[in-house]
Amino acid sequence: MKNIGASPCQPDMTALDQEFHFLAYPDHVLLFMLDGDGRCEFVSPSWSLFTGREAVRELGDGWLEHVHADDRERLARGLDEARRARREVRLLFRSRREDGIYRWFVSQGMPRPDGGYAGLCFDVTAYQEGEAEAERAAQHMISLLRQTRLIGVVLDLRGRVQFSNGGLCRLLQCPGAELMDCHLFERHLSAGDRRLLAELYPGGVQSAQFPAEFESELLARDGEARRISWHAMTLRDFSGRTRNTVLIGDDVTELHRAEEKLSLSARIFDASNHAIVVTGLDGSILAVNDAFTSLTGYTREEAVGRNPRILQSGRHDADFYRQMWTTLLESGHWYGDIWDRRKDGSFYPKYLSISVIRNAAGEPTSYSGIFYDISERKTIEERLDRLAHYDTLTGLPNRCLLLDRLEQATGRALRQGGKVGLLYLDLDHFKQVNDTLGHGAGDELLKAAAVRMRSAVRAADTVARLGGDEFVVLIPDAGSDADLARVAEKIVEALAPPYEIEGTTVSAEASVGVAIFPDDGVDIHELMKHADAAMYQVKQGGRGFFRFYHELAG
Ligand SMILES: Nc1nc2c(ncn2[C@@H]2O[C@H](COP(=O)(O)OP(=O)(O)OP(=O)(O)O)[C@@H](O)[C@H]2O)c(=O)[nH]1
Repeated sequence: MKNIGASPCQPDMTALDQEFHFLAYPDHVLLFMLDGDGRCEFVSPSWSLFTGREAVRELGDGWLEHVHADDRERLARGLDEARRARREVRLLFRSRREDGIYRWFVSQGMPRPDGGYAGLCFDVTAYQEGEAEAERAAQHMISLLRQTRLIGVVLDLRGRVQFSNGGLCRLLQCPGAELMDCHLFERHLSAGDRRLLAELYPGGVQSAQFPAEFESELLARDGEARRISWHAMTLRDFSGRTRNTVLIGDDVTELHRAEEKLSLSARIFDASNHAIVVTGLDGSILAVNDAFTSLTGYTREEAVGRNPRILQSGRHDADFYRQMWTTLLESGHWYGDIWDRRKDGSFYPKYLSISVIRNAAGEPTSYSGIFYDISERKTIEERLDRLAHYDTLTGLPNRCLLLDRLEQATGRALRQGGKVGLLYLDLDHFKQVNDTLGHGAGDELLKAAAVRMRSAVRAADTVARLGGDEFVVLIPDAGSDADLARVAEKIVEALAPPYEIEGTTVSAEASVGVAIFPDDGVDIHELMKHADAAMYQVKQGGRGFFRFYHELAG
């Protein structure tokens, strides 16, 4: 043993290796020196302060006696090997203080130039306990993960599953044992999210910049894709190295779908070529789309905050709007054709569909109106209507429209009392015009005769062409026989004068049979038949005049 002065606790600075002198006194570092045989020849004063024992008791092999029995042999062998090999060593051991408490130390030893060995001991009990605490925390976390409905998984640094809870098993439809040790993301990441692998595990090892929050799409066993929002926490060992990563996941698939639906709705709203307007329950406009502006002429800024009444044409009465609201409030919807007015004052017909928008609780929150211009459709409808109800040559109502109006007139006469007159007309010798002047001339005569008939009766009367040279005049409010006779007379007179057709004078008088509802027929078909019969009698009787059906019967 080297002489280290009057007191073995007081280090002889001249004897200390110069490289350690600045560490001679700090309380938290314990210094020791071993001689060439591995026996302790010096401990720093801090050693005694720490252990509560006199330094002299630590010398020789004394210090080893206080090392924990489980650590002693390993420590002595480690030091001995390092001293002999003349290399540094780092060892962890427990040493007992005089009060009986064991503390954890890390001993860092290095060879001295004179063949001896020098070392520093640090009290790392706090770290060790921290480590145990971290382990306890990890276990606690795992037990929490077991209980939660959230998805919980502990991964090692290569991304392999070390623990997974029921949430993950349910999500992936895999038993926990099957997931154990498998690489979670390599195995379950959807094709669209594969790029994440290289970000999370570049070179197969967890990135130092592993994100604290990220989303990934995982494929379950049946191929269903679920989007998971992850929160990552790293578990570190006492030296600060990452040991494991705990991921807590939330299945946000439905949320994502809802968001996508919402953004889809927003895109549809903007992209729709149908005008869309959303109002609050008070009717004030909350939002309009571009098509609304194109159709109505009102910009978003001009429309928002105002009432859709700005679009009203004034062509519908208050009753129309009252019924619209009643239907809307009762059934949640209203749809139909309606006339509106643009900002520039022009009118246009539109198809409008209004719906009540409700929240998840079913309470109405707003109204949505979708509409589009139906001018073109209206024009086509009108054209079709004309084709179906009017004679193309003369422009007069055809048989279909006549029967319709006749039905209405007789119905009204039945309800209110009153009479309906029906005049059945056939031009006399019309065939001759066709035969002598041609079909074109015949057409001209038919058109001219139509104009004359139309001008011989009132606006409320209907002049219809049944086909060929047959016409019917409907007098919905016929009055007396004398009145009807006057109308028939006027028509005969109107048609009597000759026509000037293509430079030729042509005559085509008319024979007229008159039937009265309800006297001469129980329904419109009988009435038509009897008027025709009366007309036939006129033809037989010489043509060019009129006769009442009841005269035949008489
Ligand atoms: N130009 C023309 N002729 C038509 C049209 N439709 C039918 N006709 C012809 O009209 C004629 C009608 O003939 P009728 O009424 O039977 O003969 P009519 O010469 O008038 O004889 P009465 O009625 O007995 O005086 C036929 O020759 C049809 O071919 C048409 O749209 N244009």
